[in-house]
Amino acid sequence: MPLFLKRFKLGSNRSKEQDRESDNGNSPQSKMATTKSAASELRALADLINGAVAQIEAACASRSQTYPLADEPFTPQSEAARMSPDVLVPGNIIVAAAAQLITAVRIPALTLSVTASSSYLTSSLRLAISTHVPEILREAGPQGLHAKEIASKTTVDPIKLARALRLLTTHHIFREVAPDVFTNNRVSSLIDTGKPVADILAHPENKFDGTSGIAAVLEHVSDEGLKSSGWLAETIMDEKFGPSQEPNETAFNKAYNTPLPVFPWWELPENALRLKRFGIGMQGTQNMASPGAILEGYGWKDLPKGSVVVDVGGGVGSHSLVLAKAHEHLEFVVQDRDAVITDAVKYWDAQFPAAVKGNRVKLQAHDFFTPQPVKAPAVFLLRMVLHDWSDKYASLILKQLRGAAGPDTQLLVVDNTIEYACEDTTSARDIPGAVVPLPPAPLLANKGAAGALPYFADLHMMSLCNGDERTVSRFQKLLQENGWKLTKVIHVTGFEVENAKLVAVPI
Ligand SMILES: C[S@@+](CC[C@H](N)C(=O)[O-])C[C@H]1O[C@@H](n2cnc3c(N)ncnc32)[C@H](O)[C@@H]1O
Repeated sequence: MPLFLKRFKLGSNRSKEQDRESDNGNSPQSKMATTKSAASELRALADLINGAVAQIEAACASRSQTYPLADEPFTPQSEAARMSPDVLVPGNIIVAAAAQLITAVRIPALTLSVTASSSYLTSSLRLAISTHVPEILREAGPQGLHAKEIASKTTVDPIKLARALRLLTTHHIFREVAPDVFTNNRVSSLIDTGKPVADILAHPENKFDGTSGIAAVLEHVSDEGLKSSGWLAETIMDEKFGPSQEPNETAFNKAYNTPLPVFPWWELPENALRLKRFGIGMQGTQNMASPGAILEGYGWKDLPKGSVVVDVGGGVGSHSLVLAKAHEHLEFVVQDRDAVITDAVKYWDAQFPAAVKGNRVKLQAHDFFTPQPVKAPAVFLLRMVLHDWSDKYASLILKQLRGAAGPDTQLLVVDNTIEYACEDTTSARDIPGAVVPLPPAPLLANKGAAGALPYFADLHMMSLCNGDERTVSRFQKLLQENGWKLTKVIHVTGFEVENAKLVAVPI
């Protein structure tokens, strides 16, 4: 196996030193780094890309699989070839190296101009989702549809819509197959809810019901996220809001001119559709990761029969649903705010009513800043909860859980973990799984563009709720300060939208 794949090997517990030592300076990558004048950065990046393409070809050929084509609509079956680690990992190398190569060759002024303008990509995506373009194009078929006809369904201006679609098309989202005639490609088809356009137009409020949630989460990010991000600089430079840890002193509060934190704001009657969209969107985060990600890496099957898993801030319980279906020996309590639990009741009624009727799954309104009512369960699950909160509030949540934990309770935090963009010698190196193998030189230590999503999420959390994506060291410190000892970090696959699992036990 070439060194660049060894270094990026999934699940490897090798330290950075081990990687560097076994290299002994003899690998092509080391030579590349030490003889920079002889082999340029451009050549090094191009070589990484070529090597990774060869790996993907070999992996697909070994299984007689066809790599998914960019112009074909997305289906889980046709995506299968990309989903195995021996294809995902070299794919990540290509993404990181290609992005770095583009920046290396592009005129810097252009890199900066494109960066400054990229919010228009976000707003164009929002427009396409909210005017149901992917669904309209699906029904039009592969020959595509003229912008006039696309726009007529939602009575928006066709020329303006076409201009937004062309920006997306220029970034490989949708295709323009003839002047002003657009069709879906693989990427755009993923935001198709699959529903008949007539149904969506008749009941737009139900558009995301029963869907994968991917369009819902993307519409949330390109709506509340985009507007909040527009106020980020003013917020950080604000004397009061800048250093604040409060959930109602954020860019979101400036953008929407509200004193409410985002979660109660969503519960205002006028925001009912936003609340519903966010709830379904959280299922979308699950569907954007590898299938069944919550099942992987943690020993669910080893928990004794009747063990109780408390899904704290569990939303409607979409992850407990996956777990409950896969592990019949476990029981679940899904806790969230009142309004969310009302939606959770409908969700379970549609998805798995027997589990609730049989009392294997309980849906419980509970504020996680107040004493935890379930004592000494096997597991407290906190998925994508701590990242919504600053350290001050994350500590309060962790203290409540610690107060209710028994000696054998495990805390499972499922969240993004972020890395520095340079080599990190300060991280929690003693914790199994904490050290992530370095990618090959000259890629950034944190995988650059291939691992960018958590860094976007970090700014999204900061903008909306003063939340925070954390490094493993910061998690370790936060847990330690609140009565929990971090024992293990589980990174499951090479899938870049995957969260890490952090296992902690009471101190
Ligand atoms: C980012 S979502 C994560 C949902 C779920 N764990 C998942 O991964 O899909 C955060 C959840 O925390 C809930 N939440 C916010 N404040 C809460 C509170 N004070 N008590 C309980 N849940 C709360 C929200 O309603 C939301 O469902």
